[in-house]
Amino acid sequence: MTVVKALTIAGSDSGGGAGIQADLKTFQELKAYGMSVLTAVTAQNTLGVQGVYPLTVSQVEEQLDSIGEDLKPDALKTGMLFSAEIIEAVAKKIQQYDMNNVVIDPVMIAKGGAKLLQDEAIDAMKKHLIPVATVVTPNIPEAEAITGLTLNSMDDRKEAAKRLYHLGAQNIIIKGGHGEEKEVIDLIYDGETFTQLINDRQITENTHGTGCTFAAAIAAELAKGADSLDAIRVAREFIQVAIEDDLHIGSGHGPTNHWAFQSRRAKV
Ligand SMILES: Nc1ncnc2c1ncn2[C@@H]1O[C@H](COP(=O)(O)OP(=O)(O)OP(=O)(O)O)[C@@H](O)[C@H]1O
Ligand SMILES: Cc1ncc(COP(=O)(O)O)c(N)n1
Repeated sequence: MTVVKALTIAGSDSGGGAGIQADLKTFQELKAYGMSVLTAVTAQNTLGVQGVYPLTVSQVEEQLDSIGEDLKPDALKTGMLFSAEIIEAVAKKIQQYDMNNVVIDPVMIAKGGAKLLQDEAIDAMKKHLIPVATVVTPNIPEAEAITGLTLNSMDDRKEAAKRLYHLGAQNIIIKGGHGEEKEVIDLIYDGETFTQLINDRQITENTHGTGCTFAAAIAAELAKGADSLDAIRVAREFIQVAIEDDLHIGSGHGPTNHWAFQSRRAKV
Protein backbone atom coordinates (compact mmCIF):
# COMPACT_ATOMS: atom_id res chain seq x y z
CA MET A 1 0.00 0.00 0.00
CA THR A 2 1.31 3.44 -0.90
CA VAL A 3 0.74 5.91 1.92
CA VAL A 4 0.74 9.63 1.15
CA LYS A 5 1.52 12.07 3.94
CA ALA A 6 0.07 15.56 4.37
CA LEU A 7 1.13 18.19 6.89
CA THR A 8 -0.82 21.09 8.36
CA ILE A 9 1.02 24.04 9.90
CA ALA A 10 -1.75 25.91 11.71
CA GLY A 11 -3.47 26.92 14.93
CA SER A 12 -5.62 24.69 17.12
CA ASP A 13 -9.39 25.37 17.29
CA SER A 14 -10.67 23.82 20.51
CA GLY A 15 -14.16 23.71 18.94
CA GLY A 16 -12.89 21.38 16.21
CA GLY A 17 -14.40 23.16 13.19
CA ALA A 18 -11.39 25.06 11.85
CA GLY A 19 -7.59 25.03 12.24
CA ILE A 20 -5.58 21.83 12.61
CA GLN A 21 -8.63 19.86 13.70
CA ALA A 22 -10.47 20.61 10.43
CA ASP A 23 -7.29 19.91 8.46
CA LEU A 24 -6.59 16.52 10.04
CA LYS A 25 -10.22 15.43 9.62
CA THR A 26 -10.05 16.42 5.95
CA PHE A 27 -6.75 14.60 5.38
CA GLN A 28 -8.21 11.46 6.94
CA GLU A 29 -11.38 11.59 4.82
CA LEU A 30 -9.29 11.98 1.65
CA LYS A 31 -6.97 9.13 2.65
CA ALA A 32 -3.81 11.07 3.35
CA TYR A 33 -1.86 10.37 6.56
CA GLY A 34 -2.14 13.60 8.57
CA MET A 35 0.62 15.34 10.52
CA SER A 36 0.52 18.69 12.32
CA VAL A 37 2.79 21.52 13.39
CA LEU A 38 1.00 23.74 15.88
CA THR A 39 1.59 27.51 15.71
CA ALA A 40 -0.92 28.66 18.32
CA VAL A 41 -3.62 27.44 20.65
CA THR A 42 -6.99 29.15 20.51
CA ALA A 43 -9.83 28.84 22.99
CA GLN A 44 -12.69 28.84 20.52
CA ASN A 45 -16.22 27.59 19.90
CA THR A 46 -19.03 28.31 17.46
CA LEU A 47 -19.71 31.63 19.24
CA GLY A 48 -16.22 33.05 18.72
CA VAL A 49 -12.62 33.11 19.84
CA GLN A 50 -12.14 33.50 23.59
CA GLY A 51 -8.32 33.35 23.67
CA VAL A 52 -5.27 33.28 21.36
CA TYR A 53 -1.97 31.83 22.63
CA PRO A 54 0.86 31.69 20.07
CA LEU A 55 3.73 29.24 20.48
CA THR A 56 7.31 30.51 20.39
CA VAL A 57 9.28 30.50 17.13
CA SER A 58 11.63 27.81 18.47
CA GLN A 59 8.68 25.57 19.43
CA VAL A 60 7.37 25.85 15.88
CA GLU A 61 10.84 25.25 14.40
CA GLU A 62 11.42 22.18 16.54
CA GLN A 63 8.20 20.58 15.34
CA LEU A 64 9.17 21.32 11.72
CA ASP A 65 12.59 19.75 12.32
CA SER A 66 10.94 16.62 13.75
CA ILE A 67 8.81 16.28 10.61
CA GLY A 68 11.58 17.30 8.19
CA GLU A 69 14.16 14.87 9.55
CA ASP A 70 11.93 11.81 9.41
CA LEU A 71 8.52 12.15 7.77
CA LYS A 72 8.83 14.19 4.58
CA PRO A 73 5.30 15.29 3.65
CA ASP A 74 4.01 14.82 0.08
CA ALA A 75 2.12 18.09 0.50
CA LEU A 76 1.50 20.68 3.20
CA LYS A 77 -0.89 23.49 3.99
CA THR A 78 -0.45 26.51 6.22
CA GLY A 79 -3.27 28.20 8.15
CA MET A 80 -3.12 30.54 11.15
CA LEU A 81 0.54 31.61 11.54
CA PHE A 82 -0.06 34.62 13.83
CA SER A 83 3.21 36.60 13.49
CA ALA A 84 5.90 37.71 11.03
CA GLU A 85 8.47 35.71 13.03
CA ILE A 86 6.51 32.45 12.70
CA ILE A 87 5.90 33.11 8.98
CA GLU A 88 9.64 33.61 8.37
CA ALA A 89 10.55 30.47 10.33
CA VAL A 90 7.96 28.37 8.46
CA ALA A 91 9.11 29.65 5.04
CA LYS A 92 12.74 28.91 5.93
CA LYS A 93 12.00 25.33 7.07
CA ILE A 94 9.86 24.61 3.97
CA GLN A 95 12.92 25.51 1.88
CA GLN A 96 15.48 23.82 4.16
CA TYR A 97 13.63 20.48 3.95
CA ASP A 98 12.75 20.94 0.28
CA MET A 99 9.02 20.47 0.95
CA ASN A 100 6.86 20.55 -2.20
CA ASN A 101 3.14 20.95 -2.96
CA VAL A 102 2.71 23.90 -0.62
CA VAL A 103 -0.82 25.29 -0.09
CA ILE A 104 -0.87 28.67 1.63
CA ASP A 105 -4.19 29.72 3.21
CA PRO A 106 -3.41 33.30 4.32
CA VAL A 107 -5.67 33.20 7.40
CA MET A 108 -6.05 36.67 8.94
CA ILE A 109 -9.37 37.07 10.76
CA ALA A 110 -11.79 34.46 12.18
CA LYS A 111 -15.44 34.62 11.06
CA GLY A 112 -16.33 36.16 14.43
CA GLY A 113 -13.78 38.99 13.91
CA ALA A 114 -10.86 37.81 16.09
CA LYS A 115 -7.40 38.57 14.73
CA LEU A 116 -5.44 35.42 13.87
CA LEU A 117 -2.59 37.30 12.14
CA GLN A 118 -0.91 40.48 13.34
CA ASP A 119 -1.25 43.39 10.85
CA GLU A 120 2.50 43.82 10.52
CA ALA A 121 2.83 40.17 9.44
CA ILE A 122 1.18 40.77 6.05
CA ASP A 123 4.46 42.02 4.58
CA ALA A 124 6.24 38.84 5.74
CA MET A 125 3.50 36.78 4.12
CA LYS A 126 4.08 38.61 0.81
CA LYS A 127 7.85 38.42 0.99
CA HIS A 128 8.49 34.94 2.40
CA LEU A 129 5.47 32.68 2.08
CA ILE A 130 3.56 33.53 -1.09
CA PRO A 131 6.73 32.98 -3.19
CA VAL A 132 6.90 29.32 -2.05
CA ALA A 133 3.20 28.63 -2.70
CA THR A 134 2.09 26.00 -5.20
CA VAL A 135 -1.43 27.25 -4.48
CA VAL A 136 -2.46 30.32 -2.46
CA THR A 137 -6.11 30.49 -1.32
CA PRO A 138 -7.12 33.99 -0.11
CA ASN A 139 -10.75 34.91 0.50
CA ILE A 140 -11.78 38.35 -0.81
CA PRO A 141 -10.78 40.41 2.28
CA GLU A 142 -7.42 38.58 2.46
CA ALA A 143 -6.75 39.23 -1.25
CA GLU A 144 -7.55 42.91 -0.60
CA ALA A 145 -5.19 43.08 2.40
CA ILE A 146 -2.33 41.47 0.47
CA THR A 147 -2.70 43.43 -2.78
CA GLY A 148 -4.00 46.74 -1.41
CA LEU A 149 -6.79 46.65 -4.04
CA THR A 150 -10.52 46.98 -3.37
CA LEU A 151 -12.30 44.05 -5.00
CA ASN A 152 -15.74 45.13 -6.21
CA SER A 153 -15.93 43.32 -9.54
CA MET A 154 -14.67 40.10 -11.15
CA ASP A 155 -12.16 42.22 -13.10
CA ASP A 156 -10.81 43.52 -9.77
CA ARG A 157 -10.42 39.92 -8.57
CA LYS A 158 -8.57 39.05 -11.79
CA GLU A 159 -6.18 41.96 -11.24
CA ALA A 160 -5.59 40.81 -7.62
CA ALA A 161 -4.89 37.27 -8.86
CA LYS A 162 -2.31 38.63 -11.32
CA ARG A 163 -0.58 40.56 -8.51
CA LEU A 164 -0.47 37.45 -6.32
CA TYR A 165 1.04 35.57 -9.25
CA HIS A 166 3.72 38.23 -9.58
CA LEU A 167 4.53 37.80 -5.87
CA GLY A 168 5.60 34.24 -6.81
CA ALA A 169 2.63 31.90 -6.18
CA GLN A 170 2.20 29.33 -8.97
CA ASN A 171 -1.59 29.09 -8.71
CA ILE A 172 -4.03 31.51 -7.15
CA ILE A 173 -7.58 30.86 -6.06
CA ILE A 174 -9.59 33.83 -4.84
CA LYS A 175 -12.46 32.23 -2.92
CA GLY A 176 -15.91 33.68 -3.37
CA GLY A 177 -17.55 32.89 -0.02
CA HIS A 178 -17.51 36.60 0.89
CA GLY A 179 -18.70 37.73 -2.57
CA GLU A 180 -22.03 39.40 -3.29
CA GLU A 181 -23.13 37.09 -6.10
CA LYS A 182 -26.12 34.76 -5.82
CA GLU A 183 -23.78 31.84 -6.56
CA VAL A 184 -20.33 31.31 -5.06
CA ILE A 185 -17.61 31.97 -7.62
CA ASP A 186 -14.06 30.81 -6.91
CA LEU A 187 -11.59 32.35 -9.37
CA ILE A 188 -8.46 30.38 -10.30
CA TYR A 189 -5.41 31.78 -12.10
CA ASP A 190 -2.29 29.85 -13.14
CA GLY A 191 -0.38 32.68 -14.74
CA GLU A 192 -2.04 32.13 -18.13
CA THR A 193 -5.66 31.10 -17.78
CA PHE A 194 -8.54 32.17 -15.54
CA THR A 195 -11.01 29.45 -14.52
CA GLN A 196 -14.20 30.10 -12.57
CA LEU A 197 -15.76 27.41 -10.39
CA ILE A 198 -19.41 28.37 -9.87
CA ASN A 199 -21.50 26.62 -7.21
CA ASP A 200 -24.83 27.07 -5.41
CA ARG A 201 -24.48 29.38 -2.42
CA GLN A 202 -25.85 27.66 0.68
CA ILE A 203 -27.81 29.88 3.03
CA THR A 204 -26.47 28.71 6.38
CA GLU A 205 -24.68 29.96 9.49
CA ASN A 206 -22.58 26.82 9.52
CA THR A 207 -19.52 27.86 7.54
CA HIS A 208 -16.95 27.87 10.34
CA GLY A 209 -13.68 26.49 8.96
CA THR A 210 -14.65 26.41 5.28
CA GLY A 211 -11.34 27.95 4.20
CA CYS A 212 -9.24 25.58 6.34
CA THR A 213 -11.14 22.53 5.09
CA PHE A 214 -10.91 23.63 1.45
CA ALA A 215 -7.13 24.27 1.61
CA ALA A 216 -6.53 20.96 3.45
CA ALA A 217 -8.48 19.09 0.76
CA ILE A 218 -6.32 20.70 -1.95
CA ALA A 219 -3.18 19.60 -0.06
CA ALA A 220 -4.48 16.01 0.33
CA GLU A 221 -5.16 15.77 -3.41
CA LEU A 222 -1.76 17.27 -4.32
CA ALA A 223 -0.16 14.71 -1.97
CA LYS A 224 -1.84 11.95 -4.00
CA GLY A 225 -0.32 13.34 -7.20
CA ALA A 226 -3.17 15.41 -8.65
CA ASP A 227 -2.30 18.57 -10.58
CA SER A 228 -3.39 21.85 -9.05
CA LEU A 229 -6.61 22.33 -11.03
CA ASP A 230 -7.79 18.76 -10.41
CA ALA A 231 -6.91 19.09 -6.71
CA ILE A 232 -8.93 22.32 -6.48
CA ARG A 233 -11.91 20.70 -8.24
CA VAL A 234 -12.02 17.79 -5.75
CA ALA A 235 -11.58 20.21 -2.83
CA ARG A 236 -14.47 22.32 -4.15
CA GLU A 237 -16.74 19.27 -4.23
CA PHE A 238 -15.55 18.30 -0.74
CA ILE A 239 -16.39 21.71 0.76
CA GLN A 240 -19.70 22.05 -1.11
CA VAL A 241 -21.15 18.85 0.37
CA ALA A 242 -19.57 19.59 3.78
CA ILE A 243 -21.57 22.85 3.82
CA GLU A 244 -24.75 21.29 2.36
CA ASP A 245 -24.88 18.41 4.90
CA ASP A 246 -24.04 20.62 7.90
CA LEU A 247 -24.11 19.21 11.42
CA HIS A 248 -25.97 21.89 13.44
CA ILE A 249 -23.53 21.81 16.35
CA GLY A 250 -23.28 24.71 18.83
CA SER A 251 -25.36 27.89 18.90
CA GLY A 252 -23.24 30.14 16.67
CA HIS A 253 -21.35 29.59 13.39
CA GLY A 254 -21.24 25.80 13.36
CA PRO A 255 -18.64 23.62 11.63
CA THR A 256 -18.97 21.88 8.27
CA ASN A 257 -19.48 18.14 7.88
CA HIS A 258 -16.13 16.57 7.14
CA TRP A 259 -17.55 13.10 6.47
CA ALA A 260 -20.25 14.24 3.98
CA PHE A 261 -18.01 13.68 0.94
CA GLN A 262 -17.28 10.03 1.76
CA SER A 263 -20.85 9.36 3.01
CA ARG A 264 -22.27 10.54 -0.29
CA ARG A 265 -19.77 8.44 -2.28
CA ALA A 266 -20.70 5.38 -0.24
CA LYS A 267 -24.37 5.88 -1.22
CA VAL A 268 -23.69 6.05 -4.99
N1 LIG B 1 -22.38 29.75 1.61
C1 LIG B 1 -21.57 29.00 0.85
N2 LIG B 1 -22.10 28.11 -0.03
C2 LIG B 1 -21.29 27.35 -0.81
N3 LIG B 1 -19.96 27.42 -0.78
C3 LIG B 1 -19.36 28.28 0.06
C4 LIG B 1 -20.13 29.12 0.93
N4 LIG B 1 -19.29 29.88 1.68
C5 LIG B 1 -18.04 29.51 1.31
N5 LIG B 1 -18.08 28.56 0.34
C6 LIG B 1 -16.93 27.90 -0.29
O1 LIG B 1 -16.05 27.51 0.74
C7 LIG B 1 -14.70 27.72 0.34
C8 LIG B 1 -14.04 28.68 1.33
O2 LIG B 1 -14.48 29.98 0.99
P1 LIG B 1 -14.55 31.21 1.97
O3 LIG B 1 -14.62 32.42 1.10
O4 LIG B 1 -15.65 30.97 2.96
O5 LIG B 1 -13.17 31.09 2.70
P2 LIG B 1 -12.72 31.66 4.08
O6 LIG B 1 -13.42 32.94 4.35
O7 LIG B 1 -11.25 31.67 4.06
O8 LIG B 1 -13.22 30.57 5.08
P3 LIG B 1 -12.96 30.53 6.67
O9 LIG B 1 -12.39 31.84 7.07
O10 LIG B 1 -14.32 30.22 7.22
O11 LIG B 1 -12.04 29.39 6.96
C9 LIG B 1 -14.74 28.25 -1.10
O12 LIG B 1 -14.55 27.22 -2.02
C10 LIG B 1 -16.13 28.85 -1.18
O13 LIG B 1 -16.62 28.83 -2.51
C1 LIG C 1 -7.19 28.14 14.60
C2 LIG C 1 -8.04 28.76 13.54
N1 LIG C 1 -7.61 28.78 12.26
C3 LIG C 1 -8.37 29.33 11.29
C4 LIG C 1 -9.61 29.87 11.56
C5 LIG C 1 -10.43 30.52 10.46
O1 LIG C 1 -11.72 29.97 10.32
P1 LIG C 1 -13.06 30.88 10.39
O2 LIG C 1 -12.81 32.09 9.53
O3 LIG C 1 -14.13 30.00 9.82
O4 LIG C 1 -13.30 31.26 11.82
C6 LIG C 1 -10.03 29.83 12.91
N2 LIG C 1 -11.21 30.35 13.30
N3 LIG C 1 -9.22 29.29 13.87
